Amino acid sequence: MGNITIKHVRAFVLRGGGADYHDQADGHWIDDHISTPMSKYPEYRQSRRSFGINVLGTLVVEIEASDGTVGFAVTTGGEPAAYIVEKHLARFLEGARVTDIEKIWDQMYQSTLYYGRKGLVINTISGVDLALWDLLGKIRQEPVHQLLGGAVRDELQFYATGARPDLAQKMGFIGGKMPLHHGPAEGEEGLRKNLEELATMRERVGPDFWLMLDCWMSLDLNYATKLAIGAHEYGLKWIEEALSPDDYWGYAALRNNVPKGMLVTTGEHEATRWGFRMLLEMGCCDIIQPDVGWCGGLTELVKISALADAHNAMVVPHGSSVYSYHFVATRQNSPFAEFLMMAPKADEVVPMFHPQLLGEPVPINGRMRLSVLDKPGFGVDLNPACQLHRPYNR
Ligand SMILES: C[C@H](O)[C@H](O)[C@@H](O)[C@@H](O)C(=O)O
Ligand SMILES: [Mg+2]
Repeated sequence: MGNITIKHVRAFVLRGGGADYHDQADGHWIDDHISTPMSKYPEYRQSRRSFGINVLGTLVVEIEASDGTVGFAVTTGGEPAAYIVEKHLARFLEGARVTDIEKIWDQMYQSTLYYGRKGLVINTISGVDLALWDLLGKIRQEPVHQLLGGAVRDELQFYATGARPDLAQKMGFIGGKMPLHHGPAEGEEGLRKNLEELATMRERVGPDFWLMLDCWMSLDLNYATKLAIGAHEYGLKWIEEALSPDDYWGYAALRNNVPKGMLVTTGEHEATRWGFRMLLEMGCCDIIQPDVGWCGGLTELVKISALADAHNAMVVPHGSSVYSYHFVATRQNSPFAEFLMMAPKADEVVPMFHPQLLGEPVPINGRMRLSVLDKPGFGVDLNPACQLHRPYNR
């Protein structure tokens, strides 16, 4: 085991959903007049694809070991991420031992510090890191949750993100998170529409089902405060990612402004232990939501989670398919997980990274037995029907 080394690293790109799950066709709920920081420009208000939310595509990282085992992972990153893997990061992997995960992470992070730290570069490092964990699990014939120290629960429970929390309730999910459709540029009328949508959904689901609003970085502090106060009568459980990821000060103020009992959450566009330290030490949120494919990978998420635990904060990773399921299963401060409803009308459960991962598990009745994850690595294979393209073949 100790002398198995990494022989090849390959970076491919894919289009059409999958890890870049915002890359969907017209008519999908996930691209239907959702409030974003670009909504102030009317020409970019209807569709997030219009301003480029799907411009990157999926990065597929494949790592082949000296014993022939291949590990892989997918994340958001596409061609620029493939360039970084092949032209920069591969040198720290090829020839290293498959167990050198911590050292490789540090070399990838430190060597890209002059142009990385957050965003695409950390997405790329995350993809490489997840592929390393998949490879190690496949060599050791162990699921990643066992490599992490083992599960603390026999079953995962999920809330659903999508346009139809009423249908999610019927499917057995523990809650429903809706996208916010109107931002500050649409004024008081837009705020009223947001609250009417919430009121309608509360009417449909009854008083106890969790309802949350995802604001995707699109609000200002005053609007977010008014929305939270207005939403309180409809039992909003949390207001998510209301402000820019860089506005730590705004989040700290929002957390003081929201009605008692309402949670403030954020973090899916934050990166590394240092970014989450800012969120935690400045008292920005009650729940952090790192995306394991964007925050630095599993090696970094373990560090972030320990920091959050010391702050009594929950860690509910942003929906990232099997990559977050194996993690959530092993953490006491991750009591539930997110499932993104990727069916265009949010009316049925389909694999989150469809069509890229063969064997990708989905919640059944809003839950997932741990046994479903008891396969080596992350327990999925790349769909051979997906047309891989390797733009920077070496
Ligand atoms: C539903 C939201 O607008 C995003 O599309 C979603 O990806 C993310 O914010 C989430 O929390 O799932
Ligand atoms: Mg979100």
